[in-house]
Formats: sequence, structure tokens, C-alpha cells
Amino acid sequence: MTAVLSLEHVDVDLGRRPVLRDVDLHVEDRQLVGLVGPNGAGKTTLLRAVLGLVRTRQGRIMVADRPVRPGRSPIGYVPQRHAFTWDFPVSVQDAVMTGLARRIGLFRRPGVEHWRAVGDALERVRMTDLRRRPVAELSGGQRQRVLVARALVLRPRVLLLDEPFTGLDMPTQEVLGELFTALARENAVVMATHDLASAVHTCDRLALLNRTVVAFGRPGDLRDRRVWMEAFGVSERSPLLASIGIDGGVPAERGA
Ligand SMILES: Nc1ncnc2c1ncn2[C@@H]1O[C@H](COP(=O)(O)OP(=O)(O)OP(=O)(O)O)[C@@H](O)[C@H]1O
Repeated sequence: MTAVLSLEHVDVDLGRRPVLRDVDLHVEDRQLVGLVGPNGAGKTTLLRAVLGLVRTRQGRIMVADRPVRPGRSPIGYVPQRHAFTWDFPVSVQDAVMTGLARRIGLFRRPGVEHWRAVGDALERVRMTDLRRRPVAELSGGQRQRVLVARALVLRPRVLLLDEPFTGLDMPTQEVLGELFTALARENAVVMATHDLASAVHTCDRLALLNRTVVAFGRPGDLRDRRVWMEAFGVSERSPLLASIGIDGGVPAERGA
């Protein structure tokens, strides 16, 4: 199968400092890929490079067989929840409609087809019943769903999620993980996360990033503790290894 998102030999510098080096990553349709690595590994920079928001020094990024173009490639981006203003007096459906603002254009009102796209997106994240509720009244998990719906209104081929589990309790993480699994039946999904247990449990593939892709594979195949130690810069006594079942156990996972 061909990749819907591919990065080949990608280098990115920020402020003249090397941040990403020789990154290779290939994501197929209907794959849920977890992008994991320590603080400063370059996860956000990689997502921003895929969005065309930072310049690559060299290498190639292709989305749906075309070089990435900022704002034009079929990519849905779900920012971290704190990056969105939640105390603004708008309803769930209006917040989701902002995902179409660029397409609708300045000073034009949304048409029937735009409201249909909003309705479809809300249905996919199971928020139809709450569509008229002010966003200020939503829980963290519901807010995450609104942001996902806002990305889905553009009907992207690739969905990028930036730290979707941060600050959410385990039951909410589990329900969201199921949602992302369902979305990955129709889209390629790339999720940057610090939540290793959820990533191992939810994702089809993991990319271990530390300035470059240290390892890529099914969670169940990434059992060599040395690659985790190298990617995260931890010792073999680190609780990180135990938390993902590498320490003697076998990680539970989806789709092994
Ligand atoms: N605008 C910038 N100018 C220079 N360096 C930057 C800039 N933005 C980020 N960096 C550096 O690039 C590196 C990668 O940062 P990035 O935010 O991509 O990592 P991350 O894996 O997302 O980290 P975290 O998990 O902490 O969010 C860090 O060393 C950071 O200090």
C-alpha cells in the first residue's frame, strides 16, 4: 500500500539550530501512528513541517502524492486544547464551523453544504446532541472532540493530533482512544503524545522520535529496550520501560 503521508530525508533547522535530521516516516491510509519522544524531541516541529508552517532545510514531504502546500494540502490539524479560546461565547456547532472559515471566505454566511459538513463532523465525534451547547460549558474530553470535528469539516486525508490526551483522566483517554481508532478506519491519523501507555494501547504503529526517527513499527514489535532507552535518553531502570510493559512484560496493543 502507498503512503498518504511521507517524509523523506527531512531536515529542519529553527533559529539556525538543527532540530530534525534525516527524518523518514511513511503513514498509510487507515493507520493510526503515535509520534512519541521526550521533551524537545521535535514532535511539534515535525507536525508543523507537515503543515508546511516551517521550512525544511532538505528532504521531501508529500501528502496524497503531492508536495505539501500550507493551507491547501488535505490535512486536518487538531491543536492542543489550551491553544483554543474556550471562554468565547460560541456554541459547539459554531466552533466547528470556524474550521471552514477560510473556505467560506470573509463576510459570507455559511451555506447548506457547510452546515451539512459541520453536522457530519459532529456525528463522527458523537457530539450531535451537544451541538447548541456553549463551548465554555464542555468538559476536557468534549472540548477535544470539538477540536477534532473542527479539523474533520475539511474532510482531510490526514489528521494530525497534538497531545490529545494531556490533562484528561484515564476513562476519557480510553473513550477518545476508541474515537481515534474509529477515525483511523477512514483517515490516516498521526498523534503526537507523551502518554505512552495510551499510545501503545491505541496506535497501529509507533514512531520513536528524538530529532530523527529512532524506531518505527507495531507497538508489539518494539520490544527492544535499547531503542526506547536511546529515544528517551533513560536508563534501563527507568519506570518508563515498566509503564509500557517492556520491563519483562509484553505491551498490550491493538492490531498486533
Ligand atoms: N522557534 C524556535 N526557534 C529555535 N528553536 C526552537 C523553536 N521552536 C522550538 N525550538 C527547539 O526545537 C526543539 C524541538 O522542539 P519541539 O517543540 O518540536 O519538541 P517537542 O518534541 O514537541 O517537545 P515537547 O514534548 O516538550 O512539546 C527544542 O529544542 C526547542 O527548544
